[in-house]
Formats: sequence, structure tokens, C-alpha cells
Amino acid sequence: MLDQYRRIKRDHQGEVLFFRLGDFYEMFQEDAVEVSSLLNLTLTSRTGQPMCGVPYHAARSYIARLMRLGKKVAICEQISEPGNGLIERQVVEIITPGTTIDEDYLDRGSSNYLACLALSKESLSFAYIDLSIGDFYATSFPSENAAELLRGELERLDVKEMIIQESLLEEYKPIKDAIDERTGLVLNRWADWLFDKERSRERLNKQFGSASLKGFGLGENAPEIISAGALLDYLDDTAKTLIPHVRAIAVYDDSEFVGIDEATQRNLELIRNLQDGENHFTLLEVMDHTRTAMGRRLLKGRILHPLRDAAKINARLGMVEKLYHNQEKLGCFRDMLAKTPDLERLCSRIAMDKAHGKDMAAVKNALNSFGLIYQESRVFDFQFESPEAALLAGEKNSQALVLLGELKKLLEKGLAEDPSILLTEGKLIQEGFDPELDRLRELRDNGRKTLETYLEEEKGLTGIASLKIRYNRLIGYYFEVNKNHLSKVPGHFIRRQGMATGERYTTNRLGELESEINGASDKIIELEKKLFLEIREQAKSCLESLGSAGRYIAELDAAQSLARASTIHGWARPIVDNENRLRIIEGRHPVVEAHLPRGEFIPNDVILDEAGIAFALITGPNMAGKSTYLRQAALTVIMAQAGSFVPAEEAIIGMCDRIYCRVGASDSLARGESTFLVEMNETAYILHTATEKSLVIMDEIGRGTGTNDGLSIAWAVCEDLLDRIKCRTLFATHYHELSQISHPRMSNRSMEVSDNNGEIVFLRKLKEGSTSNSYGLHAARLAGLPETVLERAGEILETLEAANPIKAQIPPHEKKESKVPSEREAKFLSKLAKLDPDSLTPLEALNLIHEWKKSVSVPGENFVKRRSLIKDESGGPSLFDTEI
Ligand SMILES: Nc1ncnc2c1ncn2[C@@H]1O[C@H](COP(=O)(O)OP(=O)(O)OP(=O)(O)O)[C@@H](O)[C@H]1O
Repeated sequence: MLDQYRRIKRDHQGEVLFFRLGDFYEMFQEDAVEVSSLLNLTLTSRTGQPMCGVPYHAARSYIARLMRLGKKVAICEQISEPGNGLIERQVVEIITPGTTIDEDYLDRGSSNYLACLALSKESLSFAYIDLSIGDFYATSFPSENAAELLRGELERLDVKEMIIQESLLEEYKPIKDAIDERTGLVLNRWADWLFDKERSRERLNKQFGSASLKGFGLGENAPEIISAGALLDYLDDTAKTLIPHVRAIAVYDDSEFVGIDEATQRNLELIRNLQDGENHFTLLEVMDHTRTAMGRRLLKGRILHPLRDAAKINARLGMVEKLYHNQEKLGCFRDMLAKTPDLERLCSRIAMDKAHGKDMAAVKNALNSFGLIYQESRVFDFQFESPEAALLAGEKNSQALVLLGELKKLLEKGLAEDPSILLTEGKLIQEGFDPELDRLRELRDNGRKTLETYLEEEKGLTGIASLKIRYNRLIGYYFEVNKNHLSKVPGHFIRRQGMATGERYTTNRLGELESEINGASDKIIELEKKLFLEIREQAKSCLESLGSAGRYIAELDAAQSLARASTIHGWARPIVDNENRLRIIEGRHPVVEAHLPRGEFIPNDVILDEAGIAFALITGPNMAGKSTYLRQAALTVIMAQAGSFVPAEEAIIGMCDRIYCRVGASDSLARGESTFLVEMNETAYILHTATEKSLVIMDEIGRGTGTNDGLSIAWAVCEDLLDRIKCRTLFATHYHELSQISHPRMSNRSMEVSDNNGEIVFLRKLKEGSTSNSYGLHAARLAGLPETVLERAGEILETLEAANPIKAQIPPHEKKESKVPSEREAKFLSKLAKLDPDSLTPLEALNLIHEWKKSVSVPGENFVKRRSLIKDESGGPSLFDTEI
């Protein structure tokens, strides 16, 4: 047996092998040593080999714990009946954190992503899937910013498991660093030869039943194909079943959603807080009043993927508004949604033939709720976002609705009231559904009654009042006679077994009754299983419609959640347009406000305007509320573009393409970089990627180094943002000297403080103009610094202020040609980098040159001037060295 174990284990080195031995799953050797310590199991040994085990019926809870610890588990079952010789065993399933669809191993309100990263010529191919609901996405990252973009996606998606092309880890340090930082990520390193574009294309076509992938936005050379195909290969190996619920792939690029990089997601505490990574004190917490797991997952996704399409945003807002204005119906929807099971995840269990009786009962309940919700929602004429939900909403008697209605009836008629989760013990099918099943049940039940009558008969005959009929698996039905009555046992009793307390007997009549009852029972179990599987198969044929119903419920739930939050917190519908402006009147920080007593949060306006002031430099003492103000601006934009009402009296949000939120001096010890280096890396990233349509929030940048260095850097960064990028910016600083920057697009604003002879009160109101006092000593006093230290600090401060270390006159900013390529140039360069000259015909090459010539002759943009920038790495002349 151990040889068999070793043989199987050889193919499952990366997984903990759960090896079925009778009623236990056993682990041996290194698995046993590791798992016994992880799960606190007793470590024993078998023929000198370390061993530990868990009972088969309790295995799920142990597997769930291993999943949470980032382990993969291979389930090895006995596949032949016990008899003479070795039982055959085989791995029937591999459960991994990214591929599991089992509710016990999943977080209800979070998506569960498995991702794949591969190299595709010059770009990186990135795909991810949530197998538990069948959502499948792909994108590609241009090589220039690949590591930052990957970081952003991994943070946003909270990927649980990833397949990665080995050479990427070995040859691209920034990628390796981005992966290494995610400590909980389960990583599968795949050799390069396993990534094959042609095979990937075939696998994807097979999955979608398509002849070409063009319909999914995947052209002939689309880089996304390679990672998406590899992902399906991996699922073939692990899930070991078909995945028919994965019916399409959505290819996206960064122009669809607001770019929110990893640091911004964290600094704004969108989904997880900075303290313990939980969702308390986050934006999600205040927005989330969902009633279903489907709605919660969707809402989370929307917060992390705000849109850049005003029509779509307005459709979401419209749905929220209709519910907001009809509080009675809002309450009614909330009640109905609260009773709705997770149809999306049930669909994947049906698709993968894993839905048990209770799952099917949940489908029945979900369909019931859906029917009621659908009926109630029709009067609202909601504009649903996903095509599948929109289709359901649009066609009153669509085919999908008919199918769902029929399935609901079938489940109501066929499924037992409280069905078993096993296929092997009956209790699955309702009475009156199948005549043959009813007949067998009657036979079985009558058999039991007959047994009772027969027992009474024998009691009378033998005079043993305590005579009992019992059953065990070994000898079946038997009479049990207490030892006090053994003398009364009649001749037709056949002795089967002795016990300490008496004897066990059978009779010919008892044997006959037993075969009648058992025959019927076995047939019932078989028939119930068959009927149940037929019902499940019927549900499987409606998967698409079930998925649409799930999505319909999720969208409605997300909208009602936002309507509810708006009602509780007094949020207003924003106007969202394409202008480069922000006009938030009486805005509040949604999270800080929610945790303060009602009315205590002091609202402030955020006014940034394309034509006028787009850059606000905010000074003010410590504790004055600068950071809160900055973040509330970013959060308001995210909320609006996610399709939510916002915490303001009124708001006009000119859509942002990217939002950056940087906080100076934040540690990133995990990256092994100095605090200041991280700050500068992040600032560089903003200066390289922000556009005129971005919103940049900078909170005390430049603090992590010497005053003069920090101030100079902050000054130059402000100038670059003002002159070159021209984006909307809120820049908070304690370098009051920055207020000397004089620029028509910049305004100085500060947080008001009342100072009544040293009695400091923070008014938390933004006013025009700068301030030159940081009241740092006041904050230090509040923090409890000893009085002697404070006194001494006061003396030093006076001396320093008298000396005024930053006296030098800063020369005016001379606009120099920027060293950073514009977005258009960057796109062009990326295209150029991807070009394969060997595959071009001379005519194609000539056409390209014509195209380039056209693009460089656009007024105001001049690549020729910047040719020194794009020399190839060898230092030799690049294409752009040639005068065009
Ligand atoms: N508008 C407001 N209304 C009420 N309370 C506020 C407001 N803004 C901020 N606060 C509270 O004031 C405290 C300090 O705010 P914040 O951290 O934003 O100040 P800061 O100016 O950035 O301070 P520092 O410069 O020391 O980082 C926070 O606890 C916050 O809850």
C-alpha cells in the first residue's frame, strides 16, 4: 500500500495528498509531518513512516483550514471495492485556493480569483477567472509599466492563486518583487514550453464552442490568448471536470476603468483598512448594505473598477435614484433579497456536477425569490448593465423566463422538502413525483409495519415481553433475547451471535421480511439518485438563464445597497461629465463622517476647474484635517464613477482616467526599500503616467529626507504637475515655502485654526490663502510629550524661525522640454517596441513610415525633438535619429 502511496504522491509533489484508507484520509511522510503541525493532529507512524489522518466525514473542515493556509490538496479515493488484494486508488480532485467552488472553502462576499501571467512577445498577458461563478477576464500590460500594473491588479482582485511563466520570475526582477510581496498568494511556476499560443487558442475555442476568438475581442495576435488558454489547461488538471458555466471571456484594457494603482487602493482604504486589512473603516463598509453574496461581490468589484463611461455611470445612478425615491419598495426589495441564496455560485456547482440536494433546494428558493423580485422590479423600468440581465428585464416572456419557470415547477414538485446532501441515502425526491418510487416506498414502509406485527406475534408465542428486533450492517435484522429469557427461546429461532447480555437470533420469516425490505430500500435509493440527477441535469440545461437571473439579482442588490446607504448617510446624486473639473459642494469624508456623531463632521468644498484653478496647495497645522479633506475628494470621485451617490450637497464630477493617492513617508519594508525610495518611486510613477484627466492627491510628499532636499523635490514636482501634466491636484504639505510658487492654475488654501492665546481649536474648515504655522508643538502636547521636552522644543523653534533657513530666492521655473514621453508618445513607443520587422512586407513597412510621418507632423507634438530619448539600449542610432 505504501508503494501505491509513493507512486501516486510522485505525481502530486505540490499538493498534500489525502489518501483514502477506509473511513479515513491518511497523510504520510513529509505531508504528515507538515499537516500534523499545521492542523494540530496527532502524528503516528506506520511501518516506520510518519502518518496522520482525519475522518472522512470531517475532512471538509480540515481542507478548509489548509486552503486558508494556502495549501493545495489532492483527494485520492478508493475506486475499487474492497476484496482480495490491493484496492485501486486514484486522485479524483485537486482542491486549490484558486480553483475551489466549495462554499466551505470560499468567502461568501468575495470573488475568488485564479490568475495567470505569461509573456507574449513584448507585453505581458494576464488572465483571471473566478471558477465559483464562471467570470473570466483577460488583459495585457505593456512592458514599460508591467510591474506597477500587475501590482494594481493583484491588489484590486486579491488573487488567491496564480500560474506564472517561470522565465518571468527569473528574468524580470520587478515582476518577481511584485509577486514576492503578496505573501498569501499560492504560486504555480510553469515552464516556458507549457505556454503555447496555438494550443491556448484551441483550448479557448473548445471551451466556448467557437471557431474563432474574434467575437471575444481576441484577434489573431492578441497577447491575452496565451495566459487565458494556460489558465484553462490548469483547470483541466485540477478540477478534473468540465466547466460549462465558463461561457465567455471579457477582454479589457485600462481605458475602461479608472486606473487605481496598488498604493492608491491601500491609501484610500477602499476595501481593506491599513491597520489590520479588515473591512472596518473602509469605503466598502459604508457603501455595503447588500443583502446577498452576489450583490456584495458586485459592489466590491464596482468600487475597485470605477467606470470611465458617463452613459454607464448614469444608468447605474438612475437605478439607485429610482430606489432612493421609493423607500417603501426599497424596503420590500431588501426583504426579498435577504432570502435569496447565492444563485451564481450554485450555478457553478450545477455546471461541475457537484450540486447536492441542499444546493438544489437553494436553487428552488433562489428561483422563488427571483420570481417575486422580477415581478416587483418591472414597474421601475430599470436599465440593467450586463447584457444578460438587460435581456431578462427587457423581454417579459422571454425564453429564459419560461425555462426558469419550468425549472422552478420541477424543483417544487420533485425535490424533497429537506433533501439529503448525500446521493446514497435517499431523502431526495418528494412523494407523488414518480409512481414507481411511491410504490417502492409503500412496499418498504409496509415491510416495517409487517416487522412490527411479526415481533408482536413472536412476543406472544415465546412469552418474552422484552423481545426486540434490531438491525446491524453485519447480520441484518435479528431478534435480541436477554440472557434471563434464554430458556424461553423456541426451536425455530436460529442463533446468530452471542453477547454479554444475551443472544441474537434470526428466523426464516425474519430473513424473508428482510430481503423484501432491503430490496425495496436499495431500489428506492437507486431510483431517488437517478431522479435527482435527472432534475440536476435539467437545471444544467438552464445554466445560462440561471446565470442571468443571478446577475439580475446582483445588480438590483448593488443598486439597493447604494440607495440605502444614500438614505442613511444623506448622499446626493452627482452630475458626471467629461469636463476636467471637480465641483464638490459641502463634501464630506464618507468613512470619517460615518464614525463621528451625527452632524459633527465639518463639510468642505472641493473646487478644481480646468479653466481656472486645477491645483490646490493645502497647508495647515497637524491634526487640522488636511489628509481627511484630500482623501474625501478622491473617494467622492471613486464613488461617483462607480455609480453611487456621494457625500456632498451637490457634486459635478468631471470623470478622471486615473486617481493617484500618495502619502509621504509610508513604509514598505516588505519591498526592502527605504521609505524615501518608495516615496520617490511612487512619485516617479505618477509623473510618468498621470494625464490631464487624472486626479492626483499628494499628502506630504518629500518628508522622508532632509528639509532642503524634500522641499526642493516637492517644489519641482508641483511645477511639473502644474506645467506639463496639468491634472487636477490636491497637494497637502507642511512646507509652507511651497506657497511661494506663483502659477495662474494654482491656489493656496489652508485649514482654519483659531488660536486664542495658545488655546488652539481646529475649525476643520478650508479657507483661501496659506498658513505658516504648523502648531506641531501643540500636536506634540496633545500626544503627551513631557513638558520639559516641549519647553526645549519651543526655544529651538524660536531660534530656527529667527534664522529662517529657507531664505534663498528660488529662480522662476523655466519651462524645459520634458524628459517624459506624453501618453500619445508612450503608446507609439509601445507599438514600435511590439513590432516584428521580420514579419513585415516592404509595402507594410512603407505604409507604417507614412503613418508615423503623419503622426509626427501633428502641431504641438514633436517626436523629432526628443529623439535622444528613444535611442536603443546599445546606444546606437534609433529610428528616430533619422531626420524625418
Ligand atoms: N472635516 C472634519 N470634520 C470633523 N472632523 C475632522 C474633519 N477632518 C478631519 N477630522 C478629524 O481630525 C483628525 C485629524 O485629521 P487629519 O489626519 O486629516 O489631519 P491632518 O491635517 O492631515 O494632520 P497631519 O498633518 O498631522 O497628518 C482626524 O481624527 C479626523 O477624524
